[in-house]
Amino acid sequence: MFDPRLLETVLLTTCAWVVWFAYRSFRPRPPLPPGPKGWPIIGNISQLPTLFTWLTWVDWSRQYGDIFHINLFGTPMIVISSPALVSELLDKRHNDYENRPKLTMASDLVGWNRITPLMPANKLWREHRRNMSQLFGTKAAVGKFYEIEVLQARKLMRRILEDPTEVKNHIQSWAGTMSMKIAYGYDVKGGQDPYLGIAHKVVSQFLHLNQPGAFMVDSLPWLQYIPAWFPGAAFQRTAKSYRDTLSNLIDTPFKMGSGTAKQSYTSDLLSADDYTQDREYALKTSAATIFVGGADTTAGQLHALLLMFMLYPEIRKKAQAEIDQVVGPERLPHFSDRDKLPYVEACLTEGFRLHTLSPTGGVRVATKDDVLGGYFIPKGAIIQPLTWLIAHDPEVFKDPLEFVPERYLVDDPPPHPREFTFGYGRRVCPGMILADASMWISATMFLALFDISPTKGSPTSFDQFPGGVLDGEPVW
Ligand code: HEM
Repeated sequence: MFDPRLLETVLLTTCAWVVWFAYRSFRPRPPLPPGPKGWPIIGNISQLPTLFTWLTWVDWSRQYGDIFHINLFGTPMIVISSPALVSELLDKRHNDYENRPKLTMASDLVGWNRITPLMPANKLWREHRRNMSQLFGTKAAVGKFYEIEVLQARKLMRRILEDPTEVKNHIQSWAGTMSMKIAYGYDVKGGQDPYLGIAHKVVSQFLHLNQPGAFMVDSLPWLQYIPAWFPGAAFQRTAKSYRDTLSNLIDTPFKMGSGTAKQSYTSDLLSADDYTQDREYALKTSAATIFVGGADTTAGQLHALLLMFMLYPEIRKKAQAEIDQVVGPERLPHFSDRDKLPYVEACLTEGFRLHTLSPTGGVRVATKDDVLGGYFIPKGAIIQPLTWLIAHDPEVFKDPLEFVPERYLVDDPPPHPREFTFGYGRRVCPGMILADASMWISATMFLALFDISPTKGSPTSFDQFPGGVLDGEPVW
């Protein structure tokens, strides 16, 4: 039997839905954040320098405020320099901001979407994060690697002693060797180690893939469907060759690491109670990430810190005096001394702040339309925290371009760099506790053993590496 109340309900529901839909479609949208005027089609691309790009954003931020937008070939990029607004999006609304912008050449063609930083926020990425959090997520977990850390730091000191003119190379080989040891339990052979060679090749290929404008396919993704034999499709051959090198890094050291009983990321996860064969792919791709994400970053940060000790001899002497007093001349510092060395700690903290290793770290993409600070954030917009400015804001850090460890030794210190320099929200650097431990033990041993002073050609002031992360340019 027909019930008129049912018809009434259906009609009311339909009307309410139509009104709601019309309201959503036609309500006035808040404006996009302000920003510099660009050109038709290309937008602001031509105004962006390829080196020190973030310094241009800093200028624009001063002009347009702590949230502004630029246009990259039609894709809006929202640049945010207010810690509160960054945290609102990347910490509080993290579900809609877990993904990275898509890089067609690096991710789809070369396969960097197998390596954690470039992965979409999918099931495999969550498994990577779970693996890394299990092995490096707490101080106690990282403590398992202290023995490796101490041994590698001692080896670094010996190399510096033997040849003090090659500090930068020694640091790079220290970080690479330690990453291989931690990831696979593998002892790098001196000279031309084959596995380390593959790893370095992969990193230099990645830097090439990331050069702005290097591959047209990143701006015109449909080009990816052009076959390799087609005239002008050299990028497809480059992609194949880079893909093979990356696959080699993922497969080869893993095979070797999985057969060893030594303590490592690979052997620990393989021997975990909940390990099953179907987790192998996640394990080997995440192990490969440890070198890619951890070696050059830690090397760059240590290198920068030693540079600060060279440029600020009074601070170095103060840190050395503290180590002399607490550790004494009979032995080298150990992690167990850490709590008793507050000045050294402050130097490390200030080093992380002053040398913002990843000045533009934490990039994401918005997966739905949103509103922030009264401005519209369209779905697909690139979200770019301006980490460099957060770390060098003169309102928060007095004399922000100076190395001043004392700022962290007062009752009410400014924000600790771990709040920004390692990124944000669910994609925050999973290696931050490990990196911090590697930095501390090596810097402290270095201070206990060496003085550092400039030679001819050494820099006379501290500067950021032009590409942000250590990019192979000599700095001294
Ligand atoms: C001084 C040393 C380091 C610095 C300054 C650093 C900084 C960063 C930053 C800024 C991000 C981006 C986070 C975000 O998007 O919000 C990141 C991501 C990442 N880092 Fe580090 N990192 C360092 C060392 C390491 C080490 C030692 C490892 C590995 C053991 C590592 C592994 C990773 C991985 C896998 C990601 C990607 C996370 C994801 O996308 O889910 N990093 N790091």
